[in-house]
Amino acid sequence: GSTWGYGEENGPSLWHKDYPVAQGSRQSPIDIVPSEASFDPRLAPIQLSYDQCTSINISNNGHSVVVEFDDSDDRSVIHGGALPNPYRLRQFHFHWGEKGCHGSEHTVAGKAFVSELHLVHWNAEKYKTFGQAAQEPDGLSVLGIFLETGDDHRWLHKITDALYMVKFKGSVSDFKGFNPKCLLPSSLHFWTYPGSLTTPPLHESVIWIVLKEPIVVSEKQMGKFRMLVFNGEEEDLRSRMENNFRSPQPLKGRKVLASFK
Ligand SMILES: CN[C@@H]1CN(c2cccc(OC)c2)S(=O)(=O)c2sc(S(N)(=O)=O)cc21
Ligand SMILES: [Zn+2]
Repeated sequence: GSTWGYGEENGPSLWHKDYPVAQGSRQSPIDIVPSEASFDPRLAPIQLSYDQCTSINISNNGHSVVVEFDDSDDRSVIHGGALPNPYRLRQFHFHWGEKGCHGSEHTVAGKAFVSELHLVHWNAEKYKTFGQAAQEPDGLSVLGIFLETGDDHRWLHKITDALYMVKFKGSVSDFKGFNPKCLLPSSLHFWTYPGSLTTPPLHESVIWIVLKEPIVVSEKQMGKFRMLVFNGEEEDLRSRMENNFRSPQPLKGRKVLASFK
């Protein structure tokens, strides 16, 4: 089909036809091999100043469920790591598998997690708009957090309880007052490397920061993500939203840095 997706006809192995950068030199995700990452003592600790953050809405864009933020000023930013300056929070979304299977994008020494949360930030100090930043080599920074299954996550219900309102592609619902700080693990130890968007347009514009420690969510909570569908309400073909992940891409000589020994 004309638009990209995760199905047989329009999935990741075909994206290169419309987006040749899919075969570029800094594509994401990657398999992170801890023993080959270099500890860099110069990496500043990650700091998330999300306390004034303003979530606006939650929506289904036909690829994932997305929570968008007001990024008209520097109220919610990430800095530290290898970032040259603070980057503004724009949105967060998830990638996940089917029941009992894995669905993360990054893997750690070949191990995949049940899901992966991406907090997307952009370099508003250097670029005027998000769209412009998304095409520049230092334009975006995405914080990746792995999800593994176990007990209920005490705050994730704020998101999973809203998912029924955005079941279909194109649906949007108010979602104010959500601070994603509640989705962070206790340790902010991270790996960082230069990469890309993991979905078309696959721009090679992302400084990736992937946290080592996963957060724990329950299989029941993950099940609520799987009641979303890729299709719009008016479409006949119903397809459950799951396996919306790209697999690891070639490292092509890139170095992964670690903030911890
Ligand atoms: C559908 N793609 C997501 C939406 N975005 C998007 C939308 C329009 C244009 C554009 O580039 C010009 C980017 S985005 O930049 O917020 C991101 S980041 C990202 S991930 N998995 O690498 O973290 C997926 C998407
Ligand atoms: Zn993503």
